[in-house]
Amino acid sequence: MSVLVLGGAGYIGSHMVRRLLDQGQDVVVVDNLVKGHRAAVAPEAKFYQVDIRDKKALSEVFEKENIDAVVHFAAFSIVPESVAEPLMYFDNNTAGMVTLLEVMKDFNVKKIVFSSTAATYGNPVNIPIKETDPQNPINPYGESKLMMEKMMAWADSAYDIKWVALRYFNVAGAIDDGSIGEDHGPETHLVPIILQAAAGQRDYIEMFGDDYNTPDGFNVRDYVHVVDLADAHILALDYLAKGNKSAQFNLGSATGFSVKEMVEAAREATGVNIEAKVGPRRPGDPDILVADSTQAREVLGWQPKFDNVKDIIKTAWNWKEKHPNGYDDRK
Ligand SMILES: NC(=O)c1ccc[n+]([C@@H]2O[C@H](COP(=O)([O-])OP(=O)(O)OC[C@H]3O[C@@H](n4cnc5c(N)ncnc54)[C@H](O)[C@@H]3O)[C@@H](O)[C@H]2O)c1
Ligand SMILES: O=c1ccn([C@@H]2O[C@H](COP(=O)(O)OP(=O)(O)O[C@H]3O[C@H](CO)[C@@H](O)[C@H](O)[C@H]3O)[C@@H](O)[C@H]2O)c(=O)[nH]1
Repeated sequence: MSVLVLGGAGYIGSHMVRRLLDQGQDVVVVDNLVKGHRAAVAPEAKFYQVDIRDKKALSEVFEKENIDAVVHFAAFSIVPESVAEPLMYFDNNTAGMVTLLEVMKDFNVKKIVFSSTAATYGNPVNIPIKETDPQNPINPYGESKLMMEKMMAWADSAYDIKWVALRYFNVAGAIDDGSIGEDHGPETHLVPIILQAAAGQRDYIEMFGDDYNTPDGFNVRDYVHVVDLADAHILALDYLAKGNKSAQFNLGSATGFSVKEMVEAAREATGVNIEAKVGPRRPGDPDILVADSTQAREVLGWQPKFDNVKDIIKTAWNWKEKHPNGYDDRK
């Protein structure tokens, strides 16, 4: 039996593929390579270049492979892009989930672990955020993911498809050998952008807004290491394999860092005096997102190994130093 990783050529998915292979699992990857990189997929995994909205092509993968469970990373995930192009997000993310659940139903595959997000909470009512807190997204990306969570819940009622939604906070870092890492095109994520400045590929990092309702005025986020995150997916698959009920878990560290603090941590991690300037706010950004991950720790037994952002940034810097131009260096 194989685990099917949708979006396995992307940043987080490629780390998940490596962790599954480490565990001795058979792995099948589906990715349309619109954002991902073929070179990010470990050669031991089977690869299909397929769009999950293509029902015929996706069904062929399920026909050929003996799929036991699905891990679903395949989505668009850039907050400001979703504000500008909401329908693109509802098409790729939300409509993509309709096709996927239909095919799972057709092939009697009953387990799915899903990449959800802190963006489903919108501007949170409590910090740290608990899974039971209200979900009122303030951007189309978060809305598309909340709709996907709800679709899985109804598919559970009707077809007994069991799911775990993992609501990630901000994912960063890279595998310790630096062989794969974060390379989004275009890059919009804070840590790789700060490291582009550290590597001399941009003159400075622009910090978006210094007038947020936070202690230093800069946006606060909760950063979680990508390998710790992948480990939570392994635990979620075990949880479903044991016949447990569908559930959702926050994945973060319970500690928030402002954009300014992240720049300072990156200066320490890299030894480079990275230049930073204050710019205007970016649309769709909540003030603070920090997770209460008690449920993931208690129910799944999740024990993240990284507990400070400097160490997380060091692993991202290791990847950056080895691959200054990301996967372009691997073609
Ligand atoms: N990076 C973060 O901080 C973060 C935080 C919360 C949630 N997430 C979620 O985690 C998942 C992975 O994020 P990432 O940073 O690795 O993104 P990514 O863009 O690197 O990976 C997504 C992968 O999915 C593929 N894909 C997208 N649409 C597809 C489709 N219709 N059919 C087939 N393949 C498709 C892309 O080509 C890409 O390889 C996303 O669902 C995202 O919403 C990410
Ligand atoms: O050049 C930059 C880039 C980002 N930021 C700020 O850095 C923080 C983090 O931004 P970014 O790395 O783009 O992540 P988010 O927009 O917080 O979104 C990430 O984290 C969310 C969960 O919190 C996920 O849902 C998304 O998929 C993922 O992209 C935000 O406050 C941004 O305003 C800057 O100040 N300058």
